[in-house]
Amino acid sequence: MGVAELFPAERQEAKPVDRITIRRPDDWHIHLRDGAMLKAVLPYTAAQFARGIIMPNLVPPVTTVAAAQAYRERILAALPAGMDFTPLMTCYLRDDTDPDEIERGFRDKVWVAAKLYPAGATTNSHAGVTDLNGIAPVLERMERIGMPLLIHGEATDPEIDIFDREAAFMEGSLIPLLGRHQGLKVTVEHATTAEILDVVREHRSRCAATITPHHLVINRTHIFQGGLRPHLYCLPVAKRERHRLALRKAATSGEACFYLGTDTAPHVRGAKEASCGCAGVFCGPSALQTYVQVFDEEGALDKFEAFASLNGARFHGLEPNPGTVTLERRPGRVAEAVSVDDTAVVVFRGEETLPWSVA
Ligand SMILES: NC(=O)N[C@@H](CC(=O)O)C(=O)O
Ligand SMILES: [Zn+2]
Ligand SMILES: [Zn+2]
Repeated sequence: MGVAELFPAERQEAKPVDRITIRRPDDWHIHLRDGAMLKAVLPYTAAQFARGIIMPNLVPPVTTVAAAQAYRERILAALPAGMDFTPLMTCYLRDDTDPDEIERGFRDKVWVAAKLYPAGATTNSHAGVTDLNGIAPVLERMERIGMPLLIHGEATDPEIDIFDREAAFMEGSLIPLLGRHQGLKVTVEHATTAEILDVVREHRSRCAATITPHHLVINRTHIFQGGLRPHLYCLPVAKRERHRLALRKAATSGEACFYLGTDTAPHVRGAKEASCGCAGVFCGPSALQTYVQVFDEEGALDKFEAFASLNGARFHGLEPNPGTVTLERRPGRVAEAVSVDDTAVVVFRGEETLPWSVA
């Protein structure tokens, strides 16, 4: 007699869960831009998330306490009446960042973290850091005051194959940095490789990774499916299928070191559909629908709240949000594109009918 006959109840098909209610989630990686773009995209993020880390890669970047305060005010002014969203600001690190300015903004609760863009690694990163050793005094200060470092983890040497840049950064910069600054809290943003997930796990007492919705559903082949798909191009670029599977496993594992960060990164249509198109996927409007679909497909809906609403808050020393959001298995569409001035930003999965909707 097999196990199945001994335990007949286990053979019954579990009734699929069609609704899930979780604490209101947060998005720990957002590009809101500024001006008309900010006004156009903010409502989509505020509709899904209670709080969010606002990335500082404006032109010029947000490098001072005063600039972060002013940007936060512009975000709050752009928030439609009746919506509630708390922007958590960040400081863009440069070679000449002053440790005292970093500490002042953190103590005054203007910013909650600093963002490391290796110079040239991604959109608006040219003013970023050219030499990690050069900012050791800043990192030592952050370590001392408990301020997290958020990292775009890609090597910048143009000779390095674009699909290897996260791995090269991991070996050449991230692992040494974690060794040099053993108390520094570090988030690896938009993780895209299996190997970096293991490095995060090894340092999980003070290291975490955000995982985007798009990296959970596309691999590098999708970018070329039937022709070049510029709206699927972002940095770090999507990798091979085995990496996508590792990301799905990590996100849905319930491990506290993995949490939600969409990297929603709007660029107007003309900047994406171009001979030299910008990197960034505008996934804000379909983010929760995509994440919950992945958790459902992986049989891990019970782990969704930890990923979306608890792990990130814990890493940043914040309470989870009051209030809840409900998602349901109901086919639905999100906007295909969002208008900005006389053009638009194309929405990730905006042309699809999604199996899950926000109730
Ligand atoms: N992810 C992207 O491809 N682009 C982001 C920058 C970033 O997060 O690296 C952007 O600001 O457009
Ligand atoms: Zn990035
Ligand atoms: Zn980003």
